[in-house]
Amino acid sequence: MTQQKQYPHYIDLKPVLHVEGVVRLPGSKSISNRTLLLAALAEGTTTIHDLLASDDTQVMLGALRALGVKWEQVDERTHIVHGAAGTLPVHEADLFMGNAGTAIRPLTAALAVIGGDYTLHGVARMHERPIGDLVEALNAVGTQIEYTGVEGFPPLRIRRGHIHAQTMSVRGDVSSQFLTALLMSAPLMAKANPVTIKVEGELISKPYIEITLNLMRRFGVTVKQGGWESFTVEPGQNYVTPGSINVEGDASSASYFLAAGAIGGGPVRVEGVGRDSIQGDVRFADALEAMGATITRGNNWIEAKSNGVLKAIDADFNHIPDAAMTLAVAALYAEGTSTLRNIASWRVKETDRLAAMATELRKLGARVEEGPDYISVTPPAEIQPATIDTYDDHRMAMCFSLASLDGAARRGNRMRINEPACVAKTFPDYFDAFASIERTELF
Ligand SMILES: O=C(O)C1=C[C@@H](OP(=O)(O)O)[C@@H](O)[C@H](O)C1
Ligand SMILES: C=C(OP(=O)(O)O)C(=O)O
Repeated sequence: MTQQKQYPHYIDLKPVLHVEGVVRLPGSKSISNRTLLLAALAEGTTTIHDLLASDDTQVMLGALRALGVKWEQVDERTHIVHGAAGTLPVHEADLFMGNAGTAIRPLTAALAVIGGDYTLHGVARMHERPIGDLVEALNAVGTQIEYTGVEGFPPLRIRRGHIHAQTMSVRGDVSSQFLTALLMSAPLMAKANPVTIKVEGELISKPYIEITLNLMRRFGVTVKQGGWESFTVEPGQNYVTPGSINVEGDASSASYFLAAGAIGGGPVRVEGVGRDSIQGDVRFADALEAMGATITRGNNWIEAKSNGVLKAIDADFNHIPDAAMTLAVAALYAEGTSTLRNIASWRVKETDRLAAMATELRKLGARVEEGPDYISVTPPAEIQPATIDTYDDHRMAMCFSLASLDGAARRGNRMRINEPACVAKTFPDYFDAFASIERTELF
């Protein structure tokens, strides 16, 4: 897409004897795309510092431009968005959403509520990622969203509806992004009456809802929460710019470097997220700690260091589905069988991540059991040389780079990663950042 970085069709990672260093993280994808949309819907001008520059944010920025929202990049770290105060100036547009869940889901809700004539489509995989629960919840209160391909999936055609939202209901057990989308659009619907959104089924990925509520608050809208089952927005609340917003570093991106430190010696420090983060994925560091690594936390940094061989882990990772992928590869370096539970959502993300992870871990010699919503990984005595396929999934490319780390389990084997360019979804410079902590000689 629009990223400058060029990658070959594969990269060979040299065996890494030791890792050490400091990595400044790119901005959080989840915070960047929410902030962009809220800034566009707000009254006033928002200065955004440290926005993520990647395919997913490019998709949101491109859509906002096509919708007539004015924004400019003033320097490498600063964007300015001129809010359109609850409207969108262009009423007809064809919008390419790539494979960005954080763009298509919230934009579908906002466009359907504001009304116009819009089409939303993406890459082939986007057309296999579910959106039916969100569309049903919206159409039940008067929006006009149609499927132009397969029912329940993008592409979508949105027309102007007649909204009569008071109580809405949405499933929470497929993707939390459906609830996020409704929450962000709720103030646009709560004109005269409160709008209550009820969640059907057990809500997954809860910390992402906390990010949504936190950012809505910063833009002046509070949500009354009845546990994780009910969310109410009182009428008369409009988004107002907070003036400026700093985007935290991406906590999911942090997971690769922290795991590297825990496996390959360290210390490795990530800067941009820390104790004060609003991202649930900082809790990845707790899992590494449970596996025996030494973790140190500051307000805006986290550091990981090895403490000898890691211990296996068996836990529920529903709260950190993205960072949990990193643990599945870290499990190759742990003693015993690790089991990651309650991660069924892996099946409907950039690829079927449960199947992809099982296939690629087996290539390295691991014994893997793949269940409907869990994966168990038993490391091999020695990690085998392998060519890893990445399934156009940035996280497959990033987490399997860890298999180049040496240790008792691995002695100087080649590790090839196919189609590494997929990292552009959230972290275009990932392999440079990874190379910056590699030490190929002991000293
Ligand atoms: O709202 C968000 O920013 C996200 C929510 C999560 O998705 P699910 O709610 O579908 O698990 C996560 O996997 C995704 O990368 C980002
Ligand atoms: C699931 C992911 O992305 P999306 O925001 O497209 O859902 C991810 O980044 O791991």
